Amino acid sequence: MNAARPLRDILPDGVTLDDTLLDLPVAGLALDSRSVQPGFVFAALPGVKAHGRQFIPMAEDKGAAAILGTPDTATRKPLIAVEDPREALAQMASKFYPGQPDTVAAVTGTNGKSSTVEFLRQIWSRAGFEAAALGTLGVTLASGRTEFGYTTPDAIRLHQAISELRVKGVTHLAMEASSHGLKQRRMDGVTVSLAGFTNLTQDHLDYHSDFEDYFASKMRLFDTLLPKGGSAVVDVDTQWGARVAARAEELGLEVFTVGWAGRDLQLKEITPHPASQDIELVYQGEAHSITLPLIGEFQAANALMATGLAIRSGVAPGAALESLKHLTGVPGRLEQAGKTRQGSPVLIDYAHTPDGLEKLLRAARPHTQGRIVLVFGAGGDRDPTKRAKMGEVARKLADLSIVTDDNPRSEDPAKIRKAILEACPGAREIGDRGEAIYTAVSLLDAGDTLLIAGKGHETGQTVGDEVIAFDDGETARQALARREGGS
Ligand SMILES: CC(=O)N[C@H]1[C@@H](OP(=O)(O)OP(=O)(O)OC[C@H]2O[C@@H](n3ccc(=O)[nH]c3=O)[C@H](O)[C@@H]2O)O[C@H](CO)[C@@H](O)[C@@H]1O[C@H](C)C(=O)N[C@@H](C)C(=O)N[C@H](CCC(=O)O)C(=O)O
Ligand SMILES: Nc1ncnc2c1ncn2[C@@H]1O[C@H](COP(=O)(O)OP(=O)(O)OP(=O)(O)O)[C@@H](O)[C@H]1O
Ligand SMILES: N[C@H](CCC[C@H](N)C(=O)O)C(=O)O
Ligand SMILES: [Mg+2]
Repeated sequence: MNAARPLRDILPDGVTLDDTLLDLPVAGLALDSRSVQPGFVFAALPGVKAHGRQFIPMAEDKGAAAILGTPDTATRKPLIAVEDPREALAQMASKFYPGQPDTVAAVTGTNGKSSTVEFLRQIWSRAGFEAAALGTLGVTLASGRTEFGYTTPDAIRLHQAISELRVKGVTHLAMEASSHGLKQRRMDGVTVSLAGFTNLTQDHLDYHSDFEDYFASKMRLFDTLLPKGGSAVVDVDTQWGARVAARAEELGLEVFTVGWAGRDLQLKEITPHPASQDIELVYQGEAHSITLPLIGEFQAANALMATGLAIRSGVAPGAALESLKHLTGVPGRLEQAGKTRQGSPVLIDYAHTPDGLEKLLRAARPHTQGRIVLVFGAGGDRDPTKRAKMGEVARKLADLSIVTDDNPRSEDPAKIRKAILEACPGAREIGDRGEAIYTAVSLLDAGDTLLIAGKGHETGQTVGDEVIAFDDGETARQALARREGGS
């Protein structure tokens, strides 16, 4: 645990307190009453299911030194009264856990964030910087990876992690900014110097009231967190990207656009090969040809976004482009688990949205002489309106689909599968994910490709409150071994 700090050192900007309270020692911060320890400040935050206010008595009983909340908060302890407790908590966390890498690039968008931050980490490492990536995959350093289960963790865990990276000597951090994280102010207090926008398509409409709210949450990265003069790297191949770029110009940001419509880094041609793709691109009027050792147009888009961020952070353009030839794939993103004896690949991917699934199926098509076999499902307690849309994509673009379970959480998995199957009536239904994978592997003929989508790097299946150990890659390898061993 960190050493206690006087309250005066970590007060949010503009907050005044009675002089007698300024030296109150603060041993830690908590936004969940269950994590409060003696001497902690407990932040009472409004949530989706509850209001943290309800848990103030528990926090007090556990020895909270003070409560952070709105001015009307009732408490027996000293109150740090603020209008926006989430923003104040992020500021306090950044002061309690001081120190950040000098360069922080934050990437937002519906799909492609994890891939982009990992590619950027690799480009920076190659350029000689101590670099880290932080997001859905946890914290990735050259030495390895530790997970924390969120794309953008809460302000306390995030600032603690960032501060630890600084202590470890990390100078360059590429982090994911999820829409939940941005809306809930989890990363306010992070000194962002570069921001990236990949795309915006359907997801999370369970949490955001509508698309505009989803978009506005993403835009906080550009209009609130990135200071004027900071660099905004935007993929402008979608109408939302064009909107982000226009708004970023108005905000006085340094705008760098990438993609087929990119002004600064423009894709000209992509030629797919079995395990790579040749990319023709133009950077500031100069043509470059690069062989990217990864398949799928979406991976080229993410690699370009990472290149744009690297260039804007000061990496020499030639070096940034050169390092694309050496990129290694991201765990669980178009990752090959193995092949059948006849050469049919089994690929693990994290597509969990209609657009992700469409991009995945289109990426696999040029590499497939036979059929594309797809195993997928949709998460419980997540945007229910994406289920039928994912089914529709599978119906249109896969040759054989097996609908299975993907973290049903508190929902009835059969209902989730039904919603998908209504849009792809020809699909098979096998709820047990392991059985679905074994069946799919057994069905492969020469020339086919098997795509197992939705869980990527995940190592558990969440059913109710229980997380059952499960790994798509491992299961696929076992299924391949059984098939080839004839057992
Ligand atoms: C919808 C959502 O974002 N929920 C997150 C949010 O919960 P919430 O603020 O709505 O909390 P709540 O349950 O209503 O409770 C209100 C307050 O009371 C507190 N509480 C609650 C119970 C208690 O006993 N004591 C107590 O103090 C809670 O800590 C909270 O501060 O804040 C909690 C504390 O940090 C998170 O654990 C919780 O994540 C839930 C479990 C979750 O599933 N989140 C996912 C959707 C998420 O955040 N995903 C994004 C995006 C993923 C992506 O697209 O990449 C991510 O960044 O990971
Ligand atoms: N640029 C892109 N455009 C569309 N789909 C993409 C793109 N990049 C990745 N995908 C699809 O989305 C999946 C998830 O990719 P990635 O993990 O990089 O995204 P993410 O934004 O981090 O997702 P999450 O919101 O879960 O953190 C990939 O496995 C792929 O199927
Ligand atoms: N960050 C995304 C990941 C979804 C992955 C999929 N396996 C699921 O559980 O829906 C989310 O939490 O919505
Ligand atoms: Mg991610």
